[in-house]
Amino acid sequence: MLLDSIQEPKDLRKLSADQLNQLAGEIRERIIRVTSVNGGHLAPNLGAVELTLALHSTFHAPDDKIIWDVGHQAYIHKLLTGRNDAFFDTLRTYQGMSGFPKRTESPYDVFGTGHASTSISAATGFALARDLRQENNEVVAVIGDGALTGGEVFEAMNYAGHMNLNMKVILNDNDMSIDANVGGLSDYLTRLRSDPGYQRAKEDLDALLKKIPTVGPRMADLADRLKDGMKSMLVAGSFFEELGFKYFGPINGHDIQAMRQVFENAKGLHRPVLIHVITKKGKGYLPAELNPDKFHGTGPFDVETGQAKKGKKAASYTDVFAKTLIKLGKENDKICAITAAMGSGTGVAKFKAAFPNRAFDVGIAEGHATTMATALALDGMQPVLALYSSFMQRGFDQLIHDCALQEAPVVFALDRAGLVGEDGPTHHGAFDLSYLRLVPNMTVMAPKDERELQNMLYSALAYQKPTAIRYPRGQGVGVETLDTFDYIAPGTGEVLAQGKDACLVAIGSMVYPAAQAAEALRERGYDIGLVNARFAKPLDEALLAQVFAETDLVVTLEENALTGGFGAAVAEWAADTGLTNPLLRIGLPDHFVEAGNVSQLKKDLQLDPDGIFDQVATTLKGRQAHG
Ligand SMILES: Cc1ncc(C[n+]2csc(CCOP(=O)(O)OP(=O)(O)O)c2C)c(N)n1
Ligand SMILES: CC(=O)[C@@H](O)[C@H](O)COP(=O)(O)O
Ligand SMILES: [Mg+2]
Repeated sequence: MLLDSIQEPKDLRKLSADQLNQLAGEIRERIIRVTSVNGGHLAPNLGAVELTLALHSTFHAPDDKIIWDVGHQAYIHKLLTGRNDAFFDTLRTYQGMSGFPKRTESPYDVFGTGHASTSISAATGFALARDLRQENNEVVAVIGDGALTGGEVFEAMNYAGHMNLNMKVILNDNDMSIDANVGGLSDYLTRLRSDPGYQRAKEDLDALLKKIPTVGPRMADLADRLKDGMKSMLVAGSFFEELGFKYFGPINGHDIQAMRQVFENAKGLHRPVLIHVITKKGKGYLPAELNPDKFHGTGPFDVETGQAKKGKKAASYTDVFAKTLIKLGKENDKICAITAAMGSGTGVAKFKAAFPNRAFDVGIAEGHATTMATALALDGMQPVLALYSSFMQRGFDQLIHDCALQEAPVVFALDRAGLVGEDGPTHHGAFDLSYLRLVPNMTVMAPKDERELQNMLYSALAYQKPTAIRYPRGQGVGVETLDTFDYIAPGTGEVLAQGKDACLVAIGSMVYPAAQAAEALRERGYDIGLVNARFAKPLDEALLAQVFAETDLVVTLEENALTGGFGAAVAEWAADTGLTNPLLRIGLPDHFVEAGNVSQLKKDLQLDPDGIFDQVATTLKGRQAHG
C-alpha cells in the first residue's frame, strides 16, 4: 500500500498526480475501516481527504503551521504525519491516539482543538509570533462552514485583516454543520458556491465598469465611488475582502492538482488570504454521503450496510429530555427550545419537528444563544437552552452578566455532563457544577435517573428563575418515564437510607453507583446512609444538618471536578456552620481526564461502585484503626 510508505508529509512530494489520487482512495479505505470498529468522525474526514493531501504536499509542516478548526477532520493529517500504525490500532481508545489534534501527540499538531471556531485566532497568534521572531514560515487555518458561524472567527478575521498578517485560511465548505448549517453567512456561501448568476454578475460588473464614462473630475470621482460600491456588493468573496482577506474560489476540494496550484500561488502573497474550497461531506462512502449528519460522528458500524452495530438500548437522557419537553410544550405555548448547532445531539431537533416556530438553532454561537434566551425570558417566553456541558463554557459571561444578574428565567439543559468517553478532555463536561454554583441567583440540579430528569425539567420551568439541569451522555438507568410530572421544590434532597457509620451524599449520575457501593458496605457490616442530593445550589441545608448530626463520616459523590464542585459546596457549608465531621469527597481530579470508554475511565478514577466501596472502606478502616 502506498499509504504505508508515507512516513512524513515530504514523502508526498515524490508522488505523481495519479499516485496522489490512489493514496486518497487508500486513506478513505483506512478511515472507513478504523471508524467502523472504533467509531469516530467519519463523514468530515472523508470529505477532507484531497484537501489534506493538497495541503501537506504544498505546505511544509511542521515548520509551516497547519491549524485544524474543531480538529475532528484531522485523521488524514494524522495518517500523513507518522501516525499510521497508531491510528490503525488505537484511534479514540483508552490511552491511544486522540480523535483530535493534540500537541503532546505530535510536533505536527501545533494547536490542540475540539471546540469550534478557534483556528483563525490561533493562526493570528502564530503569525504574530513568527513576525516577531522575523521568520518566514506559513500559517494556515483550516475551518469548516459550520465552524465559521462561531463569533470568535470574526473577532480574529477583523484583527488579522487589520494587521495585514501573512496567513492563509482554507474554508472547507461542505454545506453542512453537524446538522444543516444555518444563517445568512451559510446562505452567502451557497450563493458563492452554486449560483451561476452570481458568478455571471461578477463578469457583467467588470464589463459594466469599463463602460462608465469618466468625464470631468466630479464624474470621475462619482464613477470611482460607484465602482467601489458595486464591487463590494457583487464581487465574489467581497464579505471576506472587506475584512482584509484576499478571496480565492470557489475551487473543487476533490481536485488535488487544482488546489495545489491555488495554494502555491497563495504562498507568494504575504497577506491574509481566504481560499474557498468546496467538498462533499462523506465523499466516497455512499451511506455517509447520503446521511452526512448520522456519519458526522458515528459509533461502530457495519461497512457493507452502514448500519450501527450496537443493539437497541434503553432510552438516552437526550431522548427523555426531548420527549418531556415536547409534552410540556403542548401544554404551554410559551416554552421555546434553543440550541447552538447541536439540534440532533440535544434533542431540540425533535422539539422543532413538533413546534417548528418555537425551536431555534443559532449555529455555533453559545454566547449569543444565552443572551438571546435571556431576552426571550425577560419578554415573557419560557426558553429552554439545550447545550452540551462543555460547550456551555463558551457562554459563561453571558450566563452571569445577562441571565443571572437580571434573574431571567432561562432553563439551561446541559447534556453530556460528566465524562463523555472517546472525545476526551475537550468534551468531558467536568466543570459545570463548579462554574454554575458560583453564580448568584442560579439554581443547579442533577437527576439521578430518567424519571427525575422529567420532574426536574417540569419543576425548573415552574421556578421562574435561572436554572440549570445537568445530565450525562448516553442511556439512562432504565427506569420508567411517565406523562405526568411531580414538582421538586428548590434545594430539596432525598434520603434513601439512614446510617451511622457513614452517609453517602451523591448527586446526579453518582446516586446509583453510590447505592451499589452502600449495599456492598452494608454486607461488610457497616451501617451506611444514602442521600440523593439533587441540588448543588441551593443546598438542602436542613437535610445536611441531619446527616452531619446522625452520622460520623460524610462522603460526597459527583461526576464533576472536585475543585469548586458539589463536595466543595458541602465542605464550605460545613465549615461555615462549624461542623467538623470527617468529609471524604469523591469526584473528578484536578487534572484533565483523557479519552476512553466511560466505564474504564470511571474504574481508573475510582468512581465506579467498586472504587467507591474501596475509598469508603479504606477511610472507615483508617478511622477504626485510629480509635
Ligand atoms: C463550541 C462548540 N460548539 C459545538 C461544537 C460541536 N460541533 C463539532 S463539529 C460541529 C460542526 C462543524 O461543522 P463544520 O465546521 O462545517 O465541519 P464539517 O464537519 O462539516 O466538516 C459542531 C457543531 C463544538 N465542537 N464546539
Ligand atoms: C466534534 C464534536 O464536537 C462533536 O461532533 C461531538 O463529537 C459530538 O459528540 P456526541 O457523540 O456526544 O454527540
Ligand atoms: Mg461543514
